[in-house]
Amino acid sequence: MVVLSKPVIEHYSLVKISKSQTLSPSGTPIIDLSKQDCKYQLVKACQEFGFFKVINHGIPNEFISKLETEAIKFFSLPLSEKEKAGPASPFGYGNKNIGQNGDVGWVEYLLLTANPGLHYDKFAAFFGVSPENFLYAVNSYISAIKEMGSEILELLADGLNIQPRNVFSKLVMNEQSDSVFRVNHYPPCPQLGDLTGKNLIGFGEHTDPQIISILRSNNTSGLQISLKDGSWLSVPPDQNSFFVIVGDSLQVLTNGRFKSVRHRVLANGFQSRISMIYFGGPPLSERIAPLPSLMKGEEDSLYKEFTWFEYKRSACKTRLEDNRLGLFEKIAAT
Ligand SMILES: C=C1C[C@]23C[C@@]1(O)CC[C@H]2[C@@]12CC[C@H](O)[C@@](C)(C(=O)O1)[C@H]2[C@@H]3C(=O)O
Ligand SMILES: O=C(O)CCC(=O)C(=O)O
Ligand SMILES: [Fe+2]
Repeated sequence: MVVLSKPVIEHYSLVKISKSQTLSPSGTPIIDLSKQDCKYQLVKACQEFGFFKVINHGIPNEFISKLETEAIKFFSLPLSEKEKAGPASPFGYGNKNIGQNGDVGWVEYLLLTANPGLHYDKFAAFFGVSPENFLYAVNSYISAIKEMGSEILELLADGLNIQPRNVFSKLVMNEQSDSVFRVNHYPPCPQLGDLTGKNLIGFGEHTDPQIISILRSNNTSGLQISLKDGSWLSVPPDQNSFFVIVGDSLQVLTNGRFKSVRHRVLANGFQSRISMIYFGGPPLSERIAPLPSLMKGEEDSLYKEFTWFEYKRSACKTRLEDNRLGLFEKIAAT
């Protein structure tokens, strides 16, 4: 771990933590995927929070721990070695800088295409001589998570009572799907101990642009979601479960019934946080518009027409906290 001298953290956003509360176990949307009727709870969670936790998911622990071990090995390398896999433009190793528009956070990460087979040469070049272990762990993990994501999307279609049940899942299962995978490492920031009541932004507030994001972290806290009243809710970490985040594209596909949730990560004073997130996106050419089967009576689309390529191109020009979807709303957001 690199120990930083005092002035360094002044470059990062500090936030007051007083306005946040902890997601109580009873209030948490926890979905048991092994239960027959979970489809209705899934729909409710996507409508009310745009966020839920999944238990009894059936993902073998070996996929998870293997990847976590490989990730820890990678982030433990000297900075000069890790930087050989950078910069993240967009794929590769990134440190503190997020995206291309000046966002910074107390985080280092690997951002990868979720279709490594398609870009093996470029991907392999990040890791010098032996990317195999890491690649194998990433590929096995992504395949398993993609299946789970697809199952969740099919249950959502069932819960909404729309056909065919793969209407959402086919978008992320398509060979051309533009899905992304990210491993984040938030090193502990010991200086936080000196700043009573303040916290450092690890990953600034934002919504995820894709359809669905599936997040798994170690047992270090930090993730917060924004509630309708603008307050922040701390999500207790749970290394045995997955957290699912509704993305902007799913909000549009459901004509605003499901909400893409704003979320952020606060850095921790003492413990490292490692998170792995699969962002399931559609093919670039896919038209993103409310599903006709969901539109009732005279219901109009809340959004202008766009393809995923157009949305992504526009999103890449935005800052993390921007309301990216606002640019595509028919009635401008206030
Ligand atoms: C500031 C940015 C980083 C981001 C691209 C963007 O211009 C706006 C969206 C950001 C985000 C958030 C969710 C994912 O972590 C991500 C990979 C994505 O698809 O959209 C990041 C982008 C990134 O880190 O490049
Ligand atoms: O690292 C996390 O826990 C969440 C990060 C995140 O929201 C993202 O990478 O889009
Ligand atoms: Fe996110």
